[in-house]
Amino acid sequence: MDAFVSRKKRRLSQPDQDTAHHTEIAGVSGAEASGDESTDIKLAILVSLHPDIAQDDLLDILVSCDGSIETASSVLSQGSSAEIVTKKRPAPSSSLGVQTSLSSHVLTKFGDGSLAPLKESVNFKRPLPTKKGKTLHLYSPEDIAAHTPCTILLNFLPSKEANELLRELLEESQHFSRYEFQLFNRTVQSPHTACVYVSTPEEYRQQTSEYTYGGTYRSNVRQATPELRSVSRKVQRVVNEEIQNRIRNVYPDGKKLKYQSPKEWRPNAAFVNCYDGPAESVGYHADELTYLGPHPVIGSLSLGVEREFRVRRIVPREEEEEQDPPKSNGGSDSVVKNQKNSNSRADAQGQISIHLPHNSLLIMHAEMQEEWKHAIVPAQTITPHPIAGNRRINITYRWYRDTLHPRYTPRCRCGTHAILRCVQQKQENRGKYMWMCYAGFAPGKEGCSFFQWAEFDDDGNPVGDRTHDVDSAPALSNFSASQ
Ligand SMILES: O=C(O)CCC(=O)C(=O)O
Ligand SMILES: [Fe+2]
Repeated sequence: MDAFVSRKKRRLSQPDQDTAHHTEIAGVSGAEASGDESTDIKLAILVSLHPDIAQDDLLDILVSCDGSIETASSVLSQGSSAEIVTKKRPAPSSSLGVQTSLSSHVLTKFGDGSLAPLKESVNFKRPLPTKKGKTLHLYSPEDIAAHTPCTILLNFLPSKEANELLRELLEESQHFSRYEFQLFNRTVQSPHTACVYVSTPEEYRQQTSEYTYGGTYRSNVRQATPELRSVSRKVQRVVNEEIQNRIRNVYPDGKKLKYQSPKEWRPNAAFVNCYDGPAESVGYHADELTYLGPHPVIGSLSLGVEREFRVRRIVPREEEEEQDPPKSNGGSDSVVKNQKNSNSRADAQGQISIHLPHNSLLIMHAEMQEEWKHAIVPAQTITPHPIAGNRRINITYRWYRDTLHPRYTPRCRCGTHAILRCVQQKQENRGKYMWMCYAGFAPGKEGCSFFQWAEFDDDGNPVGDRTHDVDSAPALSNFSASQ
């Protein structure tokens, strides 16, 4: 879990408008706002209601709340309640598109190798079949693989094993806590609870005193439980198969992406999230790259209540302007123009909704974190799960890279660890990586204006790798290896 509702606290000498801290915020359902106002007007209303929050951030919240001002506003004030009903699949609101099969003719190969891929059908970076301001619901694994940077495997574990893992983590969830971040002089809490799991007591020490998250050390770290470890072995095998399928069938020339690691994916940390009831959520964000490095792959297992995972591609400024030239009145007033551009960018290609049922494994592929944002949106309704009740448990298995151990990553002037981000919006720098200070967003800390471009070799290892100069640091151990 990483970043979230965000606000731009400061504009430093940052090369990208999208580099501000993203922080989770409580998401709740409410009555849908009238769909009549344009997003511009809705955004203007939100800006007037929440003048101290940056427009891009307000827009992210508005988009994740399906354009409902009421929901977005209650998310921002962290109040309100949502309904729980027993209903098979919530009918999307009239403004949403539902597509049960976009590509019944597309065959995509999955972990079990049962389907033959059609390379031409899964076209990397082709225009999305979504519309500006709309949400397209995709249900079939083939459509999800073809139109998003993800693949999904349904009924991933034998059902007994999935249920045992769910029970184990529900029990664990009593120890979960909310992540805290600083919003000016207010400390705000994440809208769901979470905990990080590692293999050994030494790793517990490292996770609480060396690795940082959002500019601060973690306080909520636990040792991986037996089910979590044994399932990680299966996740590792299938994720590696899917990475190879993706490379063969989707990426240009059948080659891994530049900066993507060519090595076997070996998870050594798991973030476990608990969403208790329909109001709990996580806002649009991209996961922090600091220890995962460029183009990371993440295996995400869902258990309990089915919830909606939304993704939207980040549209760089110039690309959006080409697709949708500004109207003639957009040029004179820079505030209006910026608002319009930022607004168009966030929903220029609409959102895609992927429904994550109990026991599904979603793989976020290497192109995801740099080019897309994702969210678990507040639900209008949920169907209680026989074991979990109203709760959803999510495990994201991650591979912290040895070469990005905190003892090798830059420190900023204020003494904390800089974080790694990728420029997403500004066309001329898009895809470049940078180290920057994040401490200003951690409660009780002052940040600085530290900024440094980050350089990597083709395999995603820092250039001028300092690992050889330092005593061999104990890296985090792979879950499977430590069993
Ligand atoms: O709950 C999920 O499926 C997503 C969680 C997430 O985005 C994260 O942990 O970074
Ligand atoms: Fe995430």
